[in-house]
Amino acid sequence: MIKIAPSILSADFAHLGRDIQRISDADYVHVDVMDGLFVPNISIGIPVVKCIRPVTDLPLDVHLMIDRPVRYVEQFCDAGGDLITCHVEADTEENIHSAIVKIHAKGKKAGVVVKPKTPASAVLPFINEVELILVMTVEPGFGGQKFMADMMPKVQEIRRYIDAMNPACELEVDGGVDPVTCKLCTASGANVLVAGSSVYKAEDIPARIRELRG
Ligand SMILES: O=C(CO)[C@@H](O)[C@H](O)COP(=O)(O)O
Ligand SMILES: [Fe+2]
Repeated sequence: MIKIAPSILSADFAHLGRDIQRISDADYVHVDVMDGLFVPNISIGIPVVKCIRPVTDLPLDVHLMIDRPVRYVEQFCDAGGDLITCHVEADTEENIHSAIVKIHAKGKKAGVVVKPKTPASAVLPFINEVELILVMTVEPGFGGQKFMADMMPKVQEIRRYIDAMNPACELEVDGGVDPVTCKLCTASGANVLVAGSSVYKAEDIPARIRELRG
């Protein structure tokens, strides 16, 4: 079963509640948090997560593109995040472990994310502890970028690790996912697809979500 996580980075922030209700057929709401340091862009943070929490029953999938996320994971959990993902590049291995422990202590799900240039093996220190691994299929920082098909061998490699070591773990891809590229992702073993512009630019959003689910 393929899950769809529309990214609200492509929503109209002046009408965020309305735009979240438009994706009620999805499986997760993907929330891109950017600090202007880990990535060259600034988006939304803790107060916005708190405000959108009552607007939807869908789980909030909070993608932290921030430096040293261990400093903030508890606040994102308290604000209403259900699944909090941290980039392995954003801190030491020890601190990423601490972030995962803190997220679990709040009763929430934890995940790790890898940027395009980071090898698949970088998830191995965390694979037994997380509920989700996210593979970036664009350089993080902006919506609407071109899908990097050359990330598919990495998705396949991580799928093999997951099947061998933690079969319940979800495998998510993020960046440039549309009705064509989604097929490459699912064929490579991804089961959660983040899609920002391809969902929010669609004339019929529920139909687009069904199309991506395949
Ligand atoms: O994390 C990010 C970008 O850094 C993503 O979640 C994008 O927001 C996805 O947008 P599209 O590439 O689907 O337009
Ligand atoms: Fe994202």
